[in-house]
Amino acid sequence: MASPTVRFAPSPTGLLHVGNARVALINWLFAKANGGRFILRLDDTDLERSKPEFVAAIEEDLGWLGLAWDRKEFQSARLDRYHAAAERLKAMGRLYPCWETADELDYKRKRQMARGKPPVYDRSALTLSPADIAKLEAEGRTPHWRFKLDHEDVRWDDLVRGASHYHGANLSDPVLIRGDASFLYTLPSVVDDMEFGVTHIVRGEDHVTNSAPQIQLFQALGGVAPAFAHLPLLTGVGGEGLSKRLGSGSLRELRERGVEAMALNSMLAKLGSSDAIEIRHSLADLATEFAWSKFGRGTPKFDPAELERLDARLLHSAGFEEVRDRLDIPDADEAFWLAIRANLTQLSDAALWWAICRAELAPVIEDAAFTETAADLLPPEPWDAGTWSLFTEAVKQATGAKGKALFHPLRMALTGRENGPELKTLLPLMGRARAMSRLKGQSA
Ligand SMILES: Nc1ncnc2c1ncn2[C@@H]1O[C@H](COP(=O)(O)OP(=O)(O)OP(=O)(O)O)[C@@H](O)[C@H]1O
Repeated sequence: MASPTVRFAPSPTGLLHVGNARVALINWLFAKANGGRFILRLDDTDLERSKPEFVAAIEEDLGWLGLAWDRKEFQSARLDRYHAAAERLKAMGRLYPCWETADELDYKRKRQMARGKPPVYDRSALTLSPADIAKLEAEGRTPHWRFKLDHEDVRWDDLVRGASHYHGANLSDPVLIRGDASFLYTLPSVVDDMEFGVTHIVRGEDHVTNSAPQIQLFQALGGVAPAFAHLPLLTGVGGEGLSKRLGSGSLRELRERGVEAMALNSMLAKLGSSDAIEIRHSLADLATEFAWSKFGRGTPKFDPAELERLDARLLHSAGFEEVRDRLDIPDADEAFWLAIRANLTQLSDAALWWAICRAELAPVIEDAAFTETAADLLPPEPWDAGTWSLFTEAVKQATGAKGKALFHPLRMALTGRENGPELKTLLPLMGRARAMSRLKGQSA
């Protein structure tokens, strides 16, 4: 395949949620699996609801997921392009003014439905005489503008939904420009896709009904429509919808909770596909497994409990290099990481185990005589994974303690905690001097 160009096009009107992230990720994986380019396009033509802080949040969230973009564009900076395209359409007779109010349109729709007819716009604006128009203008009305669809079958082979088609006659001519002269989504999106050389439009199926009008717009403007892939929308476990405006399942919240980005990526890349959801440690691994044929039309559900399980699995199998830069423990080494990773629920918990292995800790002494005796039995260094069993065997011989009576007071004195990584791995990390002090009841 020639290398594709795709775009992820959120409106900066709220925080990205996991559904948005799935679309962004699938665009990215498809592009990278085929040597292509990923464009971030901010659909910020709604000046009232678009906010710079949401632009920053979108960039931060995509950065967190590792979805680097090759190009970034703001629609608000391209209004002249959309106006130029609108003028061309007007000149061709494909964009026409309409004066109906929202109430009038609503009334028309209800009447059509009452008569068992589909609520398709009747194009009555096209029958207005110049005198009618002058009268409407004199009333102070400003027109909205509709794209005149060709009444023919529009077909495309959707990469997810398969052969798809809409007949132009069954659709209302879409409004491209509102009465206040602002652009709706449809035209700017087509103008940008043409100018940026987008080859594949990969988006949620909430946009599927935009496709037929957009295909006709590409053609009217002298372009060729890209390929389409419409992914089913992700819902919550109970089937509830997600919305940027509601802030549901926001990426920011997951990030702040300490979720690992690759756990989320591993889940979102495979949800709703025929592949099992398993941990992958890099986006490159996910990209090699990417294929459109794996995606189905069923509604994928986002289960936070599943993400939690994946997150733990990811941490427990992560290599040191994968986490080193994010551990925030400058002296941490591989031995430390391998010793503690199985005990983490979040990466930030590593700091606690670092303190236990290498920083000062107040021991918890349950039986001072017992632990003091044990201190004197610590073998000489160098220590390795065999030291713990040599040591505990010696304590057992000297005191007669075994089982919980042997291990519990030693663990409490050495780590100050009931549970944790195996002491055979922790003990060499602590070192003899620290272990000795703690067994003797001194902070060390
Ligand atoms: N629940 C969802 N699952 C999968 N994709 C989604 C979901 N919601 C939106 N998308 C997709 O995310 C991309 C960005 O869309 P957009 O910015 O319109 O987000 P949105 O969540 O629909 O926003 P809003 O809640 O503001 O309408 C689009 O491709 C859209 O189809």
